[in-house]
Amino acid sequence: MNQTSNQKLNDKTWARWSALFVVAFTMMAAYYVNDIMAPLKSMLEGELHWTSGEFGFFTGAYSFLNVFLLMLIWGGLILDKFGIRFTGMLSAILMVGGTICEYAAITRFGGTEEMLFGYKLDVFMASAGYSVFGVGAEVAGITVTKIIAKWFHGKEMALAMGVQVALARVGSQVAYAVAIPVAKNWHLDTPLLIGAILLVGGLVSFLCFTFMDRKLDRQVTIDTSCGDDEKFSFKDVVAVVSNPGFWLIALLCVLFYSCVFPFQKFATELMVTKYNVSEDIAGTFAGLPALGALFLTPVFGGMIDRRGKAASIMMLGAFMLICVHAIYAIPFIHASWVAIILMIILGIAFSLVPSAMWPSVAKIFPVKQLGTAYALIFFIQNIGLWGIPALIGSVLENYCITGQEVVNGKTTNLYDYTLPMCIFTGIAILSLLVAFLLKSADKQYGYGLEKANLKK
Ligand SMILES: N[C@@H](Cc1c[nH]cn1)C(=O)NCC(=O)O
Repeated sequence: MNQTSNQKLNDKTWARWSALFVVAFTMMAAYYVNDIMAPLKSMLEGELHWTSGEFGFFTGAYSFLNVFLLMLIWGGLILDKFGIRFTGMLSAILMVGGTICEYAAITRFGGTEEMLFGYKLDVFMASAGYSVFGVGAEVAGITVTKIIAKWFHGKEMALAMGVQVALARVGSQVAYAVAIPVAKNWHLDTPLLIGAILLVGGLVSFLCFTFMDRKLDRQVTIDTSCGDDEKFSFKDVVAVVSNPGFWLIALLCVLFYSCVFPFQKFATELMVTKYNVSEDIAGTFAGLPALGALFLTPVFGGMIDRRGKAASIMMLGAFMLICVHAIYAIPFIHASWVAIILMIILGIAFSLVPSAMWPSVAKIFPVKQLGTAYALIFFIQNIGLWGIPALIGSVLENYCITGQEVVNGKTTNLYDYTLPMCIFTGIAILSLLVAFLLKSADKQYGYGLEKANLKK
């Protein structure tokens, strides 16, 4: 009897996993909205007359406020000061608000010739909305990590984090798979409208979580990672940035993710124009890495836990990326099966590197600096997520147009993707170099990256 009354809400398996699924739903909706416009690039070009440069500007806008107004850093501070419930609700509201602004831009002003600050009004407004969404999505990402740390403290924490990431990948894969068929059957804006509705659902589900979390807090003050040790402090910032491991992990993170997320945003068009994949399934191919990562990340995570070799695995993942992008760059290979196999290999690399990288951060930094380290790494990662899509879009627009085609009365450009794929290959080569330096630093500073996490 006594034992039952002492039991906290998160001691009950059903309760903590329910809490996880509730917040994971919010993140799944966020990943869906993050990726939903990417497969529609050609339709945006045909119907709203967006150029590749404008599409790249819009795609990079996700990270604009995070980078230039340091929103990820402020988000970390707000999280520490006001807690997970307030910050989670705030980020969900930002995601909904940003998405509504993006939706209004393409429905109300889509295709307009009106200009604002030197950009077409619809492009500017959609980018502004996506930028606000990006702040919400990134801050929600850190908040959910902290929620899992609190609710799964001393329990199945790694598994819970893996399940949350896997569910987020479902959101991405669904977005890539459904965007074009839905847009063709209904309207160009319908996939985004579905995203806005999903996000409202995500907001409601996060609200439900706040009730559960309040109940947990009333039961006991749990000594979790939300304690003083985890609070953002400028002393910790100095300690983190003085660690050579930080710069190598942050560089590897920005280079690696710059070859994956921004590449995926352009991959649907690459599949159609270079490999003659039907438009209806091209998005599904582009989303394959997310689908692969859904299953493989927990598998590789378990392997690394048992056998270690995280630094070598990051090198292997970076090497696989080079091969994938280099083969995509070869101008005379047009077989669709090659494109699919490369996407599957990319999916394996996309599972290998994150499952080795994120636990490595926890080995390089003491627990009290982890929150700061993750926030700063995400901040640097966002510089790539902002700059690379803008660069690729501008390169496509200025150097890669090979002709035009008219489909259903809409004119779209044809592109040669050789140069963009060479750029991605170059970034992947740099990521291998950094992974090699990280392995050397591991030997020099004894981070223990090659050691197993589980003690035998
Ligand atoms: N900071 C996020 C960036 C992101 C991009 N798309 C969705 N989120 C991140 O790195 N997440 C880790 C991941 O592997 O999804």
